[in-house]
Amino acid sequence: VTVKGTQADGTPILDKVLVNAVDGSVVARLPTIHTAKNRELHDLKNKTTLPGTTVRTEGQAATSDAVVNNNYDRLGTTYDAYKELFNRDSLDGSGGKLISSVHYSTKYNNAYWNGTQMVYGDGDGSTFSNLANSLDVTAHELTHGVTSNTSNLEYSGESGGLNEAMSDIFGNVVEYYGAGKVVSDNTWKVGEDVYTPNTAGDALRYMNDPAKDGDSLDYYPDYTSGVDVHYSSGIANLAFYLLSQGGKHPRSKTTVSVTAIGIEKAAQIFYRANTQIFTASTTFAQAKQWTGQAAQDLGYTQAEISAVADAWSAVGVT
Ligand SMILES: Cc1cc(C(=O)NCC(F)(F)F)no1
Ligand SMILES: [Zn+2]
Repeated sequence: VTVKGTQADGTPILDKVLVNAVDGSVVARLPTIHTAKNRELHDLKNKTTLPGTTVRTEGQAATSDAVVNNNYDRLGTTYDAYKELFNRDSLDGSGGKLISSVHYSTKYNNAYWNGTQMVYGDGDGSTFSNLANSLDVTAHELTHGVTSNTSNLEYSGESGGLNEAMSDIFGNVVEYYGAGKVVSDNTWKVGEDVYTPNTAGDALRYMNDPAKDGDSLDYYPDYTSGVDVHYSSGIANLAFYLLSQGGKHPRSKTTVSVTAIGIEKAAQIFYRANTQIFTASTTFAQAKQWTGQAAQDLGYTQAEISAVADAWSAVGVT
């Protein structure tokens, strides 16, 4: 393997050739194994017709737009986290393109996955600053792409709540990875770096205390089919938090005490469940069963497998 040069963004360009040891002649050029991040960024210039103007593709130099450059970097960190933690090569496991459109509409306070690509609003500067700058928001949206390529959790009902929870969970697992694999209060806040720029310490959602946002659920018996998927996600978000960090329900909805197994083991369990066991119609009860199955498949101890069941019991999934 020889370094043929470096890409505009500094990553090395590797030449993989088979060389005749006697005369140094090139016998064969090895196929490029997908290690590129395959990023493709578009600028919507505050319009809404996707994907917009292509402004930066993989390996191209930074542009004059900091939002484009930041989102390019967040996508890179998200790609790296999925590769290093789960050995996943992009959305589809085969180096699929990471398509992102920024500056969507005007003062748009949201970001979304449209089934094919990510789309980011600039925010109105009060409820949100530019969402494309956020690592956990970017990883939240990219994870919708991972989910659609794997379990394909239906985006309604209980499976919809689980779909949203996968995005909040891996959004923050990527944030933890990007922070140098360090857990902090921010690891359990969703969108804290772009939510209400004039208010410190708050967040769009709170995985460790979902009801703190005033809408999200933290207890399965409170679930009804009319609850927005962004709020029923709180049930699984809190289960993931308790499995990672241990403890009891923050509002005493149950008295179950969960033993911590750490964020990385919890992430491995939820990743395997979402990518290898969950179906499109998975319910919260099946999520409890199948995350337990994932822990067993991963060869974790009986105590760790029991902690998975306890985490779901703690949020009322019996
Ligand atoms: C209510 C509600 C919540 C969301 C949401 O989660 N958006 C994705 C994020 F990345 F911007 F957070 N949208 O409507
Ligand atoms: Zn989402």
